[in-house]
Amino acid sequence: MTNKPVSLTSKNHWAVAINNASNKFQLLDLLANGPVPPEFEELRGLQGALFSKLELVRFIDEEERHGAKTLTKDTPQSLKSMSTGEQKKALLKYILAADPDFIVLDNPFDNLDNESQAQLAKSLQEISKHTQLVQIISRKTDLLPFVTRFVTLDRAVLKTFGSISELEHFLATPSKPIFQENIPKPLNTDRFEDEVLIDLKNIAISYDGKPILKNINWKIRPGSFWQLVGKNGSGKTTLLSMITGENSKGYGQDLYIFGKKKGSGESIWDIKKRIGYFTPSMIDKFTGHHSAINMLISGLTDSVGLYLRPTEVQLQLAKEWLELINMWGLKDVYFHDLSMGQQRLLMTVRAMVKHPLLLILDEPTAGLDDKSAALFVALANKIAQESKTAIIFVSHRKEPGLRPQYVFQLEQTKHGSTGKIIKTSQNK
Ligand SMILES: Nc1ncnc2c1ncn2[C@@H]1O[C@H](COP(=O)(O)OP(=O)(O)OP(=O)(O)O)[C@@H](O)[C@H]1O
Repeated sequence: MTNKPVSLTSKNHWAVAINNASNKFQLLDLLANGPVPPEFEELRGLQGALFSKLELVRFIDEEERHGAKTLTKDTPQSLKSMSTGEQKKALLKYILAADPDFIVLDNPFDNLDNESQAQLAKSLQEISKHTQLVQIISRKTDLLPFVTRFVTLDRAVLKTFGSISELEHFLATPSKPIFQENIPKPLNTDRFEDEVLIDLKNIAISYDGKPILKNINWKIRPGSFWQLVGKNGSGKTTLLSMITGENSKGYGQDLYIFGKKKGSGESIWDIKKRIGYFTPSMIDKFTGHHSAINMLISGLTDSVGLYLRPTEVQLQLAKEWLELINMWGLKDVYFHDLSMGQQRLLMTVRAMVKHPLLLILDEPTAGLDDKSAALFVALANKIAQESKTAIIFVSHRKEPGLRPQYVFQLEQTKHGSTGKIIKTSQNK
């Protein structure tokens, strides 16, 4: 608990609107290590803390490499295995115990379901009475109601405004994102004749006696388009790890991946070859200097970056994909120098370039501004429409414009989450 008295005069709190071209990391560094930009004059010399996904990645890394259980000292469970909601709670508790003067909240509501978002908003309201807050936001619906200062970060330039309307304008969604061409065809076709790609029959999972999933029945047919939803901790990641064959708890269960029963001698490599997977945290793990085009082509060989000279056919295919996402002009730019939105579009296309039997997009829009999220959703819809690839799009948010045929909804019970299949209007 904080020792600070609740201030009688109300404190200033900032919202900083960012888009995918904003130099967010530089701003975070200035707020943490100085010199603090003039827009945040009041914070000079004060002690700040950072509430962000990046901090969580850092703590997970420290725990994995050095066994440092900083956020998890009260539980035997590892930070990595916790759900996002649990991780964020643990981080907030740790920050509050240190009693900082201000907290920088980097898109705090990302990856949280509605209930967890409401809980966090309530906690932040309380915290705002004694601690100044700087909220970095990409989506206007996230704005905390008690913010008093409105700032935009356009590349590296900060501007302060007297009202929220300029921020709304900065984050505004475009009319309709349009991709001109059809998605490029695959170089090879993976022939799969069965009617069902993935079949989960009465799957149940528990960890250390705690039931997570129960009676899960899910048939994924070739070419179907699914959205997977469920509250934080309902077991979405666990369920995906069954589908990708990575969870050893799949052995002995009635689980069929691309027609083969789990445990019947199938190789994890054969499964992975047929799945395209993208989740934003993958990007943080990529090191090295790879050009945009090489990153894309490496999706054909399942490597990171490219170590062999690409063939003419591969280059032509990469050109078509880059043109589709309006990035042909950026083909030689280093992956790490692309904006966040561009990196994600490229990684999605990289996961799709082989036209895998199954494409998994795990919370792909987290942290994107409204405009880029809309572009992303349009790309997912287009892939669903123009290819034979089945898609699972995992998202907490109702993604405006996303057009899945079915929603697989995990519903928590004390015996583990059960699954409900909802047909959408796209199915009629
Ligand atoms: N290896 C593990 N050991 C113990 N508990 C685990 C392990 N892996 C997952 N859990 C627990 O299983 C529950 C479901 O976690 P999971 O990550 O699958 O949920 P989720 O729906 O993906 O959550 P979120 O959306 O917040 O990421 C959580 O309570 C988590 O702590």
